[in-house]
Amino acid sequence: MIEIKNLNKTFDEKQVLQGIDLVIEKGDIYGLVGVSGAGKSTLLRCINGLELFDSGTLMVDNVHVNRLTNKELRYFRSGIGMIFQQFSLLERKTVYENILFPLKCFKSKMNNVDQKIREVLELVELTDKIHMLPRQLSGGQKQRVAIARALIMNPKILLCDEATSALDPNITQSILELLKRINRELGITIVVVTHQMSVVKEICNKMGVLSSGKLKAAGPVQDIFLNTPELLDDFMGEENYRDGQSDQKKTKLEIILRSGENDQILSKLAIETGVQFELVWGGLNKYSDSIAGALMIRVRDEEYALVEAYLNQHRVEWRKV
Ligand SMILES: Nc1ncnc2c1ncn2[C@@H]1O[C@H](COP(=O)(O)OP(=O)(O)OP(=O)(O)O)[C@@H](O)[C@H]1O
Repeated sequence: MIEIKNLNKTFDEKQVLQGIDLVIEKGDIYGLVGVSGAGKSTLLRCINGLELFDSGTLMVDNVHVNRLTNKELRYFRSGIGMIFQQFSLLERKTVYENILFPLKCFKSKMNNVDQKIREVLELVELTDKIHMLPRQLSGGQKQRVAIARALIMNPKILLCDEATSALDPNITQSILELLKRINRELGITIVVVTHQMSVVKEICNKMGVLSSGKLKAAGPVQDIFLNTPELLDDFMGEENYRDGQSDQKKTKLEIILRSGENDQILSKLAIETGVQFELVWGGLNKYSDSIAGALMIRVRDEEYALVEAYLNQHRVEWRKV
């Protein structure tokens, strides 16, 4: 659905996106993560043609976005919704008028506008706020209005730029539930720019990690968390287990756990090998449709071979860190 090949973009001679190759399939909820300045928002804006790029290709449903004329671009954009951290609502307009706004902007000839507005408001569960002004709404409610405003154009893609970053955790949760429902029930492909790993784990099936304008990794969320956790260190906060202290006499091993497998591996390892290891870090995470995680242990170098043999013999997925 969205196919990006070798995309490059500069601002004032500064390269902000470099050789980006990325495929987002129809129905994906795709997370784009990276530290501030990594280029996430710029890439998102390239997808709906808000930002031009210097070279490479970006196709949405086989349409080359960079080759569209202004008029074509306008029509193209009407099929891609976008929501932002700061909601970007018209403060002097009611909820109803805010949702009507894109229809006016794009001069859309829609029948039954009134009914359609009520339908999207029902979907975002704000029917009772229809005549209120944004200042009479909470942050979460404002974001729901912004989502309804995006949905009124029947988009095939919804771009979310830090859409939950300004919200409390429980409000975030309800917005994420809503995005999942929109994806599931309306079949809308969603691209989520965020620095919150919890958001990615909660709703995304795939993700891409951007760093200094380059795509460092891309693929299923679970694979990125399990196979290249070092790329996520900058965002992991208290989950960050890489303490940087090198311990010459001990080796760290990461044991990968996938849904239901190797539940008791640590206790068995301890009992059956007699090795005394330190548990450095452990975490199980719920991804959109499964549970997986990792355990980090530190073993003395002289016992490393024993642990290695035990894990291999029991076909446990592990790696030396
Ligand atoms: N309009 C612009 N003119 C010049 N430089 C820009 C412009 N927009 C973005 N940049 C620069 O491009 C780089 C990438 O910015 P971008 O906003 O895409 O990053 P980001 O990963 O989304 O960061 P954040 O999470 O802070 O929003 C930054 O160095 C930024 O300063």
